[in-house]
Amino acid sequence: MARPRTSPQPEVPGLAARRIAADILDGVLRRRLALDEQLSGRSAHPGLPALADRDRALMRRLIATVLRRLGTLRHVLSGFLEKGFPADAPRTETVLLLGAAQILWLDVPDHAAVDLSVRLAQADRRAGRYAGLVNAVLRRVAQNRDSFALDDTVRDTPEWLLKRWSAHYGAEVAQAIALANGHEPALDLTVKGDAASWAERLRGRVLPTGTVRTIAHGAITLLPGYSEGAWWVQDAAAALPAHLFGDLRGKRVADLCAAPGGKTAQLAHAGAQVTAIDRSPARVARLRENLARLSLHAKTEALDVLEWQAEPFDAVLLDAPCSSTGTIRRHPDVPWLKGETEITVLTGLQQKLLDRAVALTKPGGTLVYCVCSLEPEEGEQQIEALLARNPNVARAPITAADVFGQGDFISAQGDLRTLPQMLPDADPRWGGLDGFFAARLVRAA
Ligand SMILES: C[S@@+](CC[C@H](N)C(=O)[O-])C[C@H]1O[C@@H](n2cnc3c(N)ncnc32)[C@H](O)[C@@H]1O
Repeated sequence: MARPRTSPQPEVPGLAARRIAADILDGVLRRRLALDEQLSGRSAHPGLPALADRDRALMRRLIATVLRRLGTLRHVLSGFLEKGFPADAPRTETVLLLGAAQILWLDVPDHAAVDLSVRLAQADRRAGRYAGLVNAVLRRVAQNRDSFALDDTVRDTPEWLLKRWSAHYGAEVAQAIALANGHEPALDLTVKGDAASWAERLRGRVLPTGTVRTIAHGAITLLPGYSEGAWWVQDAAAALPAHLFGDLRGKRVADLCAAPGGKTAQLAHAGAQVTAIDRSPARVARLRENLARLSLHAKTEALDVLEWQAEPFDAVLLDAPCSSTGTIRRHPDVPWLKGETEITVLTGLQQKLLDRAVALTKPGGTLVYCVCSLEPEEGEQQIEALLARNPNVARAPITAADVFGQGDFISAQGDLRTLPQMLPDADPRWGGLDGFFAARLVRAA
């Protein structure tokens, strides 16, 4: 006999977005998986394709809010948990973080935030028995919302990072970095043509460095100019290193560690003959797609720079893999994924890549080394060590004129050092830029 057909129960609206947000947060916080990898590419969460655009936007907002305000959320929730977060059901903490984030910062009615959180807990084998606790704690968060010090975002930076920044930059600057990291950054674009007219079309502004900044929301691919390849997404600070070479027309330039290609595009657009290398085939594929959209040309290879042999170049750009602690505004998972060990490992790799980059620079040629890190071991100290071990390399100090008159971006040694609180604006949505380090070096003729 044919079985009666039963259609699956329709899921409660909004639950899928929260469940996927919880899975991805568990990935970051408990398995140290990078957010980007869980949101796109081969390791992306399998539930993403079924999410409607609105739910996808909500999911992203939930994840970003929890990661940006993690210290504050844990502090608030701990006040209502006598025995701390249940150690035998880690999902309970994730559910509570998501629920409290909705109550405190998202435009979600309290009853919906509580109800959906309880359902999320119930759906988990181990957290299910804490559904009552989730209900009780989140209700108390809602009742007491006016008593929390939510403006104190310094708590949202892990102590190990705050300590590092205080040691290198001083306590006041470290706190300013932490505060700046709490703000959602604007969308920065490097434009091929007239920046002022693109700023007008995108309802943005032209920054002193030439970057067009907008606070437009929604899919980037739908913004004017995307499909015709008029611009590419690139933080204002990330756009500076490629400007440090001066006139590149007709020069042979190697872009080492090039993908996804923001700087390759700048170099090609400046008229250089670019060879772009990156060891990740998937990222090189993205670089090629990006260049094709922009109608820009570069020779591209998926290779390990450490094994690559080539005729030395007039100019070399090494945008080395790093801890990325300068990009926390855009990648709020970074502080929770990285630690001292990663910084030590990366420092060793950067040193090898730098030596290789010097060998790939012609005598008399220019090498620009950069990292999107705030850590001195990956920036300032890396260059001091190179200068000490290789007498054939000298620093060519960067001046304000090289960076559009922004003298405060230049360190006493003549390197580029941007911090997230620079380029401030009365409205924080328009201010800030990534923390970047860059040094310009010349190889002895
Ligand atoms: C900071 S990202 C580069 C960003 C890129 N320059 C841009 O502007 O879009 C660092 C890149 O280094 C690549 N990488 C890491 N180690 C490498 C190596 N040994 N050889 C080549 N590429 C490497 C990574 O795959 C990653 O794409």
